[in-house]
Formats: sequence, C-alpha cells, structure tokens
Amino acid sequence: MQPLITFVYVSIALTALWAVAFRKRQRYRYPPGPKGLPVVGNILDIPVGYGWYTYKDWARQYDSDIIHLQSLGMHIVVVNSAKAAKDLFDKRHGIYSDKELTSMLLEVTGPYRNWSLMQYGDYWREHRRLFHQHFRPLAVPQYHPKRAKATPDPETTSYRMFARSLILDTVYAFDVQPHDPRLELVEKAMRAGNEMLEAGIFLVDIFPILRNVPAWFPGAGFKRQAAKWKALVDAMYEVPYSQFKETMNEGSAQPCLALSLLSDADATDMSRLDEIFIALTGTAYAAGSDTTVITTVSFILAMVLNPDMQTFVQEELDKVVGNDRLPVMEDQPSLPRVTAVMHEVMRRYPPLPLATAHRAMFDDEYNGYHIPAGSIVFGNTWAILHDEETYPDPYSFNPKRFLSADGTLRDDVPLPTETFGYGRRICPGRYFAMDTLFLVVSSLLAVFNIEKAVDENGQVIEIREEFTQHIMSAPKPFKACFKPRHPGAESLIRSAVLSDA
Ligand code: HEM
Repeated sequence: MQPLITFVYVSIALTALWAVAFRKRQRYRYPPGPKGLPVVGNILDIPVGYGWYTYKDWARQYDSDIIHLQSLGMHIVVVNSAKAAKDLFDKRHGIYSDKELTSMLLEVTGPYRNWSLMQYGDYWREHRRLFHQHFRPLAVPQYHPKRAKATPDPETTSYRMFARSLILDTVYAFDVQPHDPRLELVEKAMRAGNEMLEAGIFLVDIFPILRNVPAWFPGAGFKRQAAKWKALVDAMYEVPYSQFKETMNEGSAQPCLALSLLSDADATDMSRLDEIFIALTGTAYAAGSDTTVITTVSFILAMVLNPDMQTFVQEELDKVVGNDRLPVMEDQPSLPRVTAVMHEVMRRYPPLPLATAHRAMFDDEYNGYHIPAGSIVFGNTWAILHDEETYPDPYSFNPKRFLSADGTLRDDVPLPTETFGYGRRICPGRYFAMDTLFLVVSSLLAVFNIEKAVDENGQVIEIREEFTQHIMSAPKPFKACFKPRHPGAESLIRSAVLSDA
C-alpha cells in the first residue's frame, strides 16, 4: 500500500510542478535549450559528465551564448561566451554573486564552514575582505620562502602531498612530513568532499524537505553518509586550528596566515572571530590544494605530450638562470616563455571547467531572454577558453599564442582568467596559485626533461590526453619519467627542500 500512496503523492506533486512550469514557459521567453519532456522537463538532458562539451555544442546548435534547462522547478543557465560572462557576472554582480548550496552540501559542511559556498551578503564580504588582505598581490610575496622550500622532488614527493603541505605551511606554519596525521586528516576529508561531488545529485537536493527525515528512516541513507563525511570535514577545519592556537599560546607560533589573523583580532569578539578564522584557514586548503595539484599534473602531461615546447622553455631557462641554482620569483619578468606555458596550461586544462555554480538572486533579462530568480548559473570556462575566434586552433597546446615575435608577452590575447571563475566570486587565491605554478614549472623544467616512461621491456608507454568527467576535472593517471638534465640537477631540488627545513 505504502508504495502506491507514495506514487500518487509524487505524481500529484510532479503534475502540479509541470502545470506551474508550463504556465510560466508560456509567459516567459527563456534562453534556448533542449526541449525536454512534459512534467520532468530536461531531467534526462542534463549531462552526467563532461557537461562542458555538451553545453558548448548546444550553444553552437542553438546559436546562443546562453543555454537554458529546466527540471522539476529548477532552472539552469549556462554562459558560454566571454562577453556574456562579463555582462552577467561582472556588470550585473548584484544579481549573479550568490552561490548555490545544495541540500547535501548544507548537510555536510553547514552554511558557513566552506565560505566559497556562502550566500552573497555582509557575512561573506567579511570573509572575503579578511582573506584578500592576506592573499592580495602585495601580500603574496610573504609566502615565497615557504614555496621555495617546497619545490617538489618528483622522486620522493607526490604532488598531492606537496600541495597539501605547502598550504598547511602557509596557513599554519606546520612543517609537515609525509604521514603527518594532519596531512592524512586533510587528505581523508578532501577525499570525502570529492566523493560527494562525484556522487552527483542526491534525492535530497531535488526534494530538500527530505532533510527533515530522521537518519534511521528508510531511504535516509544520505543522512548517514552525510554524517560520516561531516565528521571528517569538521575535523579538517577544527583540528589544525586548535593545534595552532595551542602553539600560539605556548609562544612558539611561526609567521603564517593563522598568526596574522589571530594577532590582529579583537579579543572581545573572539568567539565570533574563531568561527570566521576556522572557515578562512580551512577553506584555503579545501579550495586551494586540489586545484593546484590538478594544474601541476596537467602541466606535466602537457610537457610529456609536447617535447618541443619543453625545449623552447628550457632554452630560455638555461640562458637566464643557468644550471647552478633554481629559478626564483624575481626571475619571472625575464622568463616570458615560462609565463606563457602557465597561461596555456590554465587555458587548455581548466581544473574546474564549469567553475562553480552561482545563483541568480533576482529575475533578469539578457538578450531578450528571461533568467528567473533562483536559477543556477554556470560559466562554461572550458567553452570560453576554447573559443576559436579568441584562441585560434584552440585544441593545440601552444604557449606561443601568448608571445609576440620579439619573444615578449602579448597584451592583445586575453589571459585565461576565467579558469579562476567569475565576477565578485573570482578566486581570491589566484595570485598565490600563479606564483606557486611559476616556481613549480620553472624549477621542474630547469632541472628535468619530462618524458614518456618506458616499461620493463624498454617499450615506451604511450599516454592519452584523458580527463575525469566531474566538476573537478583532472588528468587520468599516466606515467612520466623525470630525467635530470645535467649532473647535480637533482641535488638542486633536494637542497632547496632541505635548506629551510
Ligand atoms: C590553480 C589553482 C586554482 C584554481 C584553478 C582555482 C579556481 C577557483 C574557482 C573556479 C573558484 C570559483 C569562482 C566562482 O565561483 O566563480 C575559486 C574560488 C575560490 N578559491 Fe580558488 N583556485 C585555485 C587556487 C586557489 C588557492 C591556492 C586558494 C587559497 C589560497 C584558493 C581559494 C579560493 C577561495 C577561498 C574561493 C572562494 C571565493 C568566494 O567564494 O568568494 N584557490 N577558485
């Protein structure tokens, strides 16, 4: 009997939703998109993976910069051109700066911990202002010594551990070694976050009312799963912060983000500020470590597949830096080829090809199309950065597109800033990320030739340019070989790792 009653209720609810959606569709002219089915709309059209390719195809098919899908009362708008992205996210930031926080994310992170998902408003502004103070272009050089010490040694360090340790060092001045429990804690929590993202949409995201059912209720498995993930995510935010405060109370804290935040804090407002600082410090590694790892691995993939580009950059490095030291940040103005490679990696392989979901706070009208309040709005970064007009031959990896004939950086080719997102929510860690990338790219290329690996029979292992399909899109595992370019090359990297330890 129970399934029959459920069926009747669900049918009535769906029919009512469809009737409302149908009436509105008559009244409003939404941006074009696949037609969809009666009642459930585009539920079967929404791409499960690699959505950025599908949305780019639809933009061409419907000859529109913006695409619209609708399902069960939810509107999705995808922005596929740089112009439309600027018009909406930048010029109309008062409408498009909110974030979409699904019910499952709310269950796992709460509304405040991961402030990159926080609603647009004064509380978000307070986080953003404090974060910006410590990661703005003028503040970022204070972290250079930490990064120089953290140049990755491909023989001994995994890039994931490298990025996590670098950020833990920047945020808390923790000098973590492999197998440090804090590193493992961050690793587990990040894995839980990625599992959640890869699981896609949960039933509770479509019917938020399910959040109210108790965890023991049949069908409430998402609650039990959420509770497990939440315990890990809470620990990732809270444990390193409270350990840092102990170090600070003992008087042995070293310069880092947490020390700056706490030293400037108003002691009378500490319980409120503690919550903000936990969010700021935890979100720095939640938002900053996987993105940095993916970009580094994409760079390695690009180098293995494009040996001519590798040689092109190494010629410059040999001339400017030589082979008795590693590059430093001060070398960057003299190394335009390194900078061009970084831009091309960010353009060709954005780690978040659809950035993250923004939410329209009010009704809007664009190019004669209606965008309703509450729409989930994605910038299709991948489509924008593979636009044939802006970046001719967009599927080739060609750093030279950013260089002029005399070898300097061109200023008439747009930089791939969309890799860092849009409008008021653009990544505030981007200056830090670009400096890190500069040191990784320049040091690895100064010291190693990065080549295809060979198997035990001496056969070259061929690799394919394949990426994972979810919101964070990373190269699928591949093998590469790092060959030292000159005697003593490896010891340069190892001495950099040890010199400041
Ligand atoms: C290659 C590296 C990185 C990439 C590609 C990247 C990309 C992004 C993107 C696409 C967003 C969402 C923007 C939007 O919603 O429109 C974002 C937000 C954010 N990123 Fe990054 N990021 C990187 C590194 C970092 C680092 C190193 C940090 C911290 C030190 C960081 C901290 C943040 C924060 C806090 C937000 C949320 C901002 C807000 O909601 O106002 N990111 N990032």
